[in-house]
Amino acid sequence: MQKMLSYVRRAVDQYHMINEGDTIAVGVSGGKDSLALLAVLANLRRFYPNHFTLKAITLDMGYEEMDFSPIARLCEQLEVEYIIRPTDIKTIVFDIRKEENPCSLCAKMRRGALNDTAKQNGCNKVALGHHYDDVIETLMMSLLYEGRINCFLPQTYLDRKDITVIRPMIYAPESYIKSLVRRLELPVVHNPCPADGNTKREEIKQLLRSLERENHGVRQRIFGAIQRYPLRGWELDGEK
Ligand SMILES: Nc1ncnc2c1ncn2[C@@H]1O[C@H](COP(=O)(O)OP(=O)(O)OP(=O)(O)O)[C@@H](O)[C@H]1O
Repeated sequence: MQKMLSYVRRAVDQYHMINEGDTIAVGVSGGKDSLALLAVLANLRRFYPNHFTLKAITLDMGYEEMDFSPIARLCEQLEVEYIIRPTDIKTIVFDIRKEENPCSLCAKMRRGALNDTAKQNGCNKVALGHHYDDVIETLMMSLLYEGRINCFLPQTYLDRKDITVIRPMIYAPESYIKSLVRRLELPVVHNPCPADGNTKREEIKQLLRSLERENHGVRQRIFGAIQRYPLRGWELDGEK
């Protein structure tokens, strides 16, 4: 956990993600990344100089087989309020709209519902579980498949909703998150979504794996380029 705390502390400090008095909603899908995020932020809350309150929010997508009670127990242990918000997202995406490309509509609906639920519960920030490898893969997907140089930001203020989205795990590699989740025995809930596993992202993962084998440090250089260029919103202090 110490190493995870240092990854998160670095991101939070460099991008000023947490201010005194913030109430932060952690979006907890039941997957490994957001469970790790919940555990690390609950830990950080104990000693971070800026005091903040945490709440955990799960959007229930409508899959009956998903049981969130182990997450409720974890939240009790961590002393974090837990909110489960029922939604019709699965029905809308698969049964009503019968989307051919369901992932983008689903992601859009989740983002909206998560921000609204956070706001309704008195939160001014939403924390998402995107990590170091997500940053690199997202940039590469945008470059290779859309012809753009683009990636989500460490911190985004949504003025229409008056809420700030933060991504405290941008320095935490996925492999490290996986091992932490195993060590802490965090209760991952299997996601039965039929579209689970984005094929384009998988393609990029494979490409990066093979590049990394021949050219050690490829991932690090791609991530570094985002900050050195810098991509708008990724500037470090002193570069703004
Ligand atoms: N059903 C949900 N309820 C609440 N938050 C969610 C939900 N789905 C996604 N999120 C939030 O959005 C982030 C990005 O979503 P994405 O579907 O890309 O998840 P992921 O990369 O598979 O991560 P995880 O392992 O946390 O599921 C998640 O890490 C989580 O913080």
